Amino acid sequence: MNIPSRRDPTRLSIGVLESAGWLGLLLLVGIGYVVGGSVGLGAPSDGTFPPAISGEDISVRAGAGALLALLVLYCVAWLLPVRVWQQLSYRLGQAVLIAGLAGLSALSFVLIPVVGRLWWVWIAALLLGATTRVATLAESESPQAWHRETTIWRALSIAATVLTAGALTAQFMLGPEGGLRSATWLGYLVAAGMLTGAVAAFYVPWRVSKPSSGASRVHGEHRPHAGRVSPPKTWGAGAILALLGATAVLSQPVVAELGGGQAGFGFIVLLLALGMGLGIATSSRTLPGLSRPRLVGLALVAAGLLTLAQGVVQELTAVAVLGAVLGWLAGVAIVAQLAQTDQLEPSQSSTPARGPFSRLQVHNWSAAGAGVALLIALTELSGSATVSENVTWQISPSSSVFLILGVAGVVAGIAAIVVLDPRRLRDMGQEIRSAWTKPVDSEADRGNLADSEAGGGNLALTMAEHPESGGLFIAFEGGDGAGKSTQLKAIDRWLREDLGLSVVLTREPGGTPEGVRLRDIVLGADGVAPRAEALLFAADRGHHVNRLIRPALGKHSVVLTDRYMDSSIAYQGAGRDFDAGEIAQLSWWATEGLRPALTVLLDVDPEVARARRAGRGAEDHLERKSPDFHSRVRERFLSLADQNPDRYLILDAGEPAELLTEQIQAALLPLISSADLAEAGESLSAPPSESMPGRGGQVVPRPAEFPVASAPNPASPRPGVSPTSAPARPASGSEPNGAPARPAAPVRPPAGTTAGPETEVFEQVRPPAGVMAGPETEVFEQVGPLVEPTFDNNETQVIPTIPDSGPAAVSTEPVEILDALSMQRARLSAQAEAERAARQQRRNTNRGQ
Ligand SMILES: Nc1ncnc2c1ncn2[C@@H]1O[C@H](COP(=O)(O)OP(=O)(O)O)[C@@H](O)[C@H]1O
Ligand SMILES: Cc1cn([C@H]2C[C@H](O)[C@@H](COP(=O)(O)OP(=O)(O)O)O2)c(=O)[nH]c1=O
Repeated sequence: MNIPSRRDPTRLSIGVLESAGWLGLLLLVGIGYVVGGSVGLGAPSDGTFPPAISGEDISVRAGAGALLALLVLYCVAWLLPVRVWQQLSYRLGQAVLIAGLAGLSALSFVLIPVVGRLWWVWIAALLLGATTRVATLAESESPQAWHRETTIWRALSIAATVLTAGALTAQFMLGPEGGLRSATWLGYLVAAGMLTGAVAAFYVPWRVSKPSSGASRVHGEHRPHAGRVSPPKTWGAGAILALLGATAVLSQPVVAELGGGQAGFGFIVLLLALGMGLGIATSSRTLPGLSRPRLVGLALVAAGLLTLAQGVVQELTAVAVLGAVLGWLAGVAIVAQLAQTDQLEPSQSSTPARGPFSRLQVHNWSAAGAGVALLIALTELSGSATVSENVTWQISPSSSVFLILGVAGVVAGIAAIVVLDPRRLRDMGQEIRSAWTKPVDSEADRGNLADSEAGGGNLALTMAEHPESGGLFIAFEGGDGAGKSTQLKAIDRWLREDLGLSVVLTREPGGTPEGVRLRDIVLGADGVAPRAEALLFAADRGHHVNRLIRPALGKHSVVLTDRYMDSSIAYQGAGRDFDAGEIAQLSWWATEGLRPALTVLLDVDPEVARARRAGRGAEDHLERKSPDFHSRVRERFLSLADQNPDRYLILDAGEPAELLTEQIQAALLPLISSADLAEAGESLSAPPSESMPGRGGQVVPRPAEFPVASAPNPASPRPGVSPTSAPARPASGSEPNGAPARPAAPVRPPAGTTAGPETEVFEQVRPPAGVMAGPETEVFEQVGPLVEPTFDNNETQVIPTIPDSGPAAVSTEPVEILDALSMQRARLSAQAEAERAARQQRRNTNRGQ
């Protein structure tokens, strides 16, 4: 998904910080090994940075020891609990913390040649680790969530390119040892990058998460695995990354032995990163017929064999090329790991959770591999083997480490094939034979619902693409009480009133009159048998898509739905009765493969959702299920989103509602501008459709604000996008559609929380008495679908009867965040304005023709 901030200068600056972080780490590894291996902790002969060190003088043991210490210090910050960093960010402010650490880190790099001691290199490693950790956390918490796990390779390859080019130039001009001298200049470059990041920190609209007592709220970092839900099995892909980390760190003794200098080291790391990027890009096309757990297992065996080969081939370019293939396998495995869902497990399994393969895990696994490699290197194991009468194979210390790790990799790979795939070795031969062809489309085309992916394949593949001719289809997903209706209502209003688009707002189950009847059956007091329940949800969806969604998309409307097929996979799958693949196939068949362009996932702690639901009256039988069930549902939603990040917007629904609305608006704008959408008036003039009945709705005059070709009215109220409106303040006064003003809501802490310093930050506003319990709510809850988007000949539109639950939350956040928020708001407003103007111009051009 293209989010507007892609070209944002602040994003670029954060990219610079991240690349500088990697370059800094590479430099420290080079300096640490060479200085540690030649002069140790003591002072070099001339008291400054070693001017020239030849490979022969380096002790592998001393170099490996120095590197190990460096690695441990770098990892300290990565191993500290997230809560520690959240507390610090919260107390000091995210921007101050990042800028402070980046500034100190810059200083430490500038001083390396001045101090000229190994211990200073270690201090620089400690500071660098802390800076990159905090920056990564902040990025993953930022509303834009710019960086996903898989983008590490980009920053790493930029850093490795700079290192290779810098060291190569220096080596060319100053001889083989010049590479290390260039480190001084590259160190200044790192410092400059860090300082850029320090300044940018104050302009990035990220938020400080309130530290919570339970699991972290950081998306993509630590997913909460509440209750008895066990952590995901990611060790297969992790072991490949460990081999990759080992290769990177062993490049130091290799280049010392083979005389490649720091340019050689940079070259190995560069090929490794490029290979990884290629692997990430090609993963879904790699052996598409093979289930993803099997692919990970096979990739690990191959990675083990490559590592063995690195131990045998003692030649720099060959080691680098083998490293590139290893990088490719790691990229393939990371994405394959991300693609796995609960369907990995047999449905009766007691360990249903599959989590993301997070950035933290990528770091920790590769650091662990590097650490183990260095530990083995400390033994300085070497020897020789007689190959033939005339040929003796000299096994260097680094070769022996490669050989040991290679054997371990192959053994672990075989174990992974057996253990990670629920089918063990069943049908293995047959699957490998058909691994090159993608089975999904043909299976689905034949209507085979159960088998094509049942063995643990990629769900994302299951959903074949069926591009629609027009319109824009957006789904909102999340647990009961996550805030879907609240956001749907706000986004619907924004699309209609601010952008003048034709919008159809609907829900599942019960988006059509027939669907309402199905809803009554399926959500009735006792529910129905699990298989019947799954079929009824699918039946409702099939009818909904055929009779309402596709016709609306055909008229180029924006269709917003409250729940779609992810709900079936999450809820019916979470009951452990069915395999997620089966449920997905069922919905796929019912909808003929119609997928939303974007699914907004409102992720919230089930306890928070339960508290929000408390005032809503009787719960249906699904809502009444155990906390464990709701935790599983949440995990399923998240793992579906992680499989296909381009099609999801994951939001922390614990945030204030207004902020969430802005984040959704930011994500929708680029989709809107690239879609062929109808104006409200165009759709209104379409003939009434039998399939879009108007039951349960409320007929109101078309809002005066969206005449077909009117210019934007700067004076008109623009909730949520006004640059001048106070952030997170409930809109008071008259509503844009002329509805009466809502009384100001009393501010109270949410039920069940104690009013402490933390609760003051995100206080919740209860809707005024009567709003939720009004007649509209009753219509919504008991009778009608959320919306029946019918149009009558008098240009009136039936609008949904969503209860207006009022503003959800106000925040009294630190000024710094408010500034960032109003900047974000101003940007959104300008983008919405530009979008409107562009539409207007297109219309004028069309009329002129
Ligand atoms: N971001 C939010 N923060 C706090 N409360 C919220 C938020 N969004 C919605 N709410 C409140 O939570 C309750 C449930 O929201 P609703 O939109 O009906 O959830 P859903 O449609 O997902 O079941 C409502 O009372 C609503 O006002
Ligand atoms: C669409 C869908 C919903 N459900 C469940 C989720 C909800 O508990 C219930 C729909 O209730 P609803 O009141 O529409 O949801 P919410 O409480 O979020 O406003 O049906 C499924 O189990 N499977 C599905 O496919």
